[in-house]
Amino acid sequence: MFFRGGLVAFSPCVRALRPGPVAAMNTGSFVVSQPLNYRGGARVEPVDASGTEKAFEPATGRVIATFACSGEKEVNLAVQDAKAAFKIWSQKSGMERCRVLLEAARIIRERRDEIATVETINNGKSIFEARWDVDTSWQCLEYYAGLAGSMAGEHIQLPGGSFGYTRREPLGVCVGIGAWNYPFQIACWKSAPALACGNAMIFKPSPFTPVSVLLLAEIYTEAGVPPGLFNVVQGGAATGQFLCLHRDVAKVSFTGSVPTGSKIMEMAAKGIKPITLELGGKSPLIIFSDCDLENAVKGALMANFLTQGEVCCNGTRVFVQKEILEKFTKEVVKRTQGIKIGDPLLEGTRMGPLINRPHLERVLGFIKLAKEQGAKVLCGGDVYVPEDPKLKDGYYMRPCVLTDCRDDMTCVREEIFGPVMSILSFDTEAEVLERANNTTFGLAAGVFTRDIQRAHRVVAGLQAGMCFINNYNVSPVELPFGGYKKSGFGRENGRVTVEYYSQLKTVCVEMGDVESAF
Ligand SMILES: NC(=O)c1ccc[n+]([C@@H]2O[C@H](COP(=O)([O-])OP(=O)(O)OC[C@H]3O[C@@H](n4cnc5c(N)ncnc54)[C@H](O)[C@@H]3O)[C@@H](O)[C@H]2O)c1
Ligand SMILES: CCCCC=O
Repeated sequence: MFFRGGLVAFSPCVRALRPGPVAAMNTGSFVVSQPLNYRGGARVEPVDASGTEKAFEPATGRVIATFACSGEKEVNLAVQDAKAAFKIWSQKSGMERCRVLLEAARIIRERRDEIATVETINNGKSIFEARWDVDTSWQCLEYYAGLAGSMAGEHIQLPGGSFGYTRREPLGVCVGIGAWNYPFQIACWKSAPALACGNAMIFKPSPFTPVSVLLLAEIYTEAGVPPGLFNVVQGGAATGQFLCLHRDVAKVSFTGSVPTGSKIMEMAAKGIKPITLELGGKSPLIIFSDCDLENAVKGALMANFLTQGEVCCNGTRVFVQKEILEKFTKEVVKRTQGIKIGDPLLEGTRMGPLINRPHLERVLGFIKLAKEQGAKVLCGGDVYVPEDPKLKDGYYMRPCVLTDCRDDMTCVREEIFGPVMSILSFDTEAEVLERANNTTFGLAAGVFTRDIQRAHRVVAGLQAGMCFINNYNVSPVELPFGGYKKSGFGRENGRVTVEYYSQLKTVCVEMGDVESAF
């Protein structure tokens, strides 16, 4: 059920936003007055602070929350609580953990519209998309719930009746640090495998989007995790550093930019901590002339304009084979111009505002530079002011298609993280493969062709962790997601992620006498 334009009308939402006045969940009136930290199974104000932050509603430019950034003492308390919860949770059987995660997934499904609405208000993405994010979130919990019961070691027969076995054990207190583009989904993609493996987690969302992860924390508690198993601390870089450098934190899983990822790696090196880095990208999408054009055009829009283009794996370098360049470009421009921009809570909206004013200006700056470097703007690329007066201070722009692009242009080399598609033309498969790989990033890549041999050959040659054939930006939780090169390492989702949240203990058992050298 989706609602807008009024007071919260269904019980799960009222429960989530208590105590305090019932919050209006429409554009222009939502405010958060409850504490945004979560520790020991309840919302708390941090005991110390390293400054304050404001969170905005991008659709209107309003402040929806002012909160303290957690200081070192608060981080210590969160770690302490997580350690206590870990002692209980790590002793549970996989099936016991499975049941709790399944219950949490059920509650997320039940509260889908409420969570999606909060996400839309704080992030700006359309409600249509936010619901997809909630779906991949509960699916992730269900997936790892399913794996929890079957995590096991091996038994290895040794000479003379002796044997060895391995135990798959959790790591301890894990830290998750998130970006602002998929706040709820990122928290689920990190916490679900962490908890399924028997760990505790402290999550720090981006200070731009602090709100929706609190719903997840409350849901885990309601589902039955021990108090302290999933804690939330709010803040920016300073709070993140306290977490990464804490001696009792066993692992850090980070989603964000390459420069921050590099800092996380340095901090983790000090404590010899394993990390997962989900970083940025500048991914290629290759459209061969034998493709199904209709699908290729749809794929190019999916690869560029979800969440206002603020998606790490976007295929922003669109290489189109010369024979179909004109036809493809014409159709892409027509459809891009048809994207409905506006109030992200309206059902018909497909593009909302960007995350904040500085980011909007940064994206517009990339387009200005692209023009100066010789690119041609075929559509969009300018500020959009919706007719509704309450949206006049929002951070909207028209989605942009650039042509006449060259590989050396800034718009083709750097991650813009906004709704800007750069179209490039190519002649041959060998040429496009070399150009597609000519980047320091390696998060994702896509190929559209009807030639099945070519599709697999090209994908095998692409230096990217997540490759799509004849589609783009679908994210089934059963498939591992993560990058090559500067886009990071480690994976989220899929069976392999169990390896990133657990460790193997080998036990060697002697059944005879000790054969001593002394
Ligand atoms: N690969 C992926 O799965 C994925 C997913 C989403 C976003 N991203 C990338 O994230 C970037 C956009 O997100 P962003 O602007 O929030 O990134 P960011 O690197 O600025 O911030 C990410 C997180 O790191 C925290 N942080 C900042 N400095 C820190 C420090 N010194 N120590 C510890 N924590 C610190 C921030 O507060 C935030 O929570 C883009 O590059 C995008 O491609 C990647
Ligand atoms: C498709 C979801 C990946 C998130 C990256 O920004």
